[in-house]
Amino acid sequence: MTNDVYLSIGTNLGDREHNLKSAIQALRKKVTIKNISKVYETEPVGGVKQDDFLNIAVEIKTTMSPHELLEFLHEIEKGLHRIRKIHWGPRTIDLDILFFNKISLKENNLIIPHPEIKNRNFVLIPMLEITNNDRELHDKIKGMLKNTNDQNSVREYKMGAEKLE
Ligand SMILES: Nc1ncnc2c1ncn2[C@@H]1O[C@H](COP(=O)(O)OP(=O)(O)OP(=O)(O)O)[C@@H](O)[C@H]1O
Ligand SMILES: Nc1nc2c(c(=O)[nH]1)N=C(CO)CN2
Repeated sequence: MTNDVYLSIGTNLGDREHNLKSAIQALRKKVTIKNISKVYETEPVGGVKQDDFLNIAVEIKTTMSPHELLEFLHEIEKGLHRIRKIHWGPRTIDLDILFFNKISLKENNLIIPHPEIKNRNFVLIPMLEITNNDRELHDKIKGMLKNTNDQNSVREYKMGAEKLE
């Protein structure tokens, strides 16, 4: 069975453009990329003083289970030398599972949908862009964006030489 999954990717350490590009390349080895949002430069959410992030949302298709996918995402993070870490602190790369089909899951190491979606403009704005094919999800994101308390800025970012596609 092919699963329809949405991911959030963020980076605020080192060469951020290169980190995003490397994460996409690594994903392509095992999953099919259906859609990538624009790149956004975003103020850090969560109270830790740190540099601005680059964020994107990505739609993928995969036959992996949620746990297999989580393991794969952790491998990608390790490959990009992510150092752990201050909670909600700076990172070379962070890959989160936002939605996995329509499932709900609450386990110690995996919660789906990701519980912070509604508190994060840096997730909601790129998600609005790539959910046009799923009216129900698109409307849900629209509602969350309307009601979110997040006041942090999310602005379109022009990539230099490093294009994502
Ligand atoms: N939906 C999810 N996607 C990715 N990781 C998740 C998810 N739900 C729970 N986790 C768990 O969260 C753990 C810590 O993740 P991480 O270090 O990236 O947290 P964080 O990025 O600081 O916070 P956040 O998850 O709020 O963005 C992961 O090892 C993973 O087991
Ligand atoms: N703007 C922004 N803020 C964050 C981000 C992120 O990707 N972008 N990730 C965090 C931890 O997951 C904490 N805060």
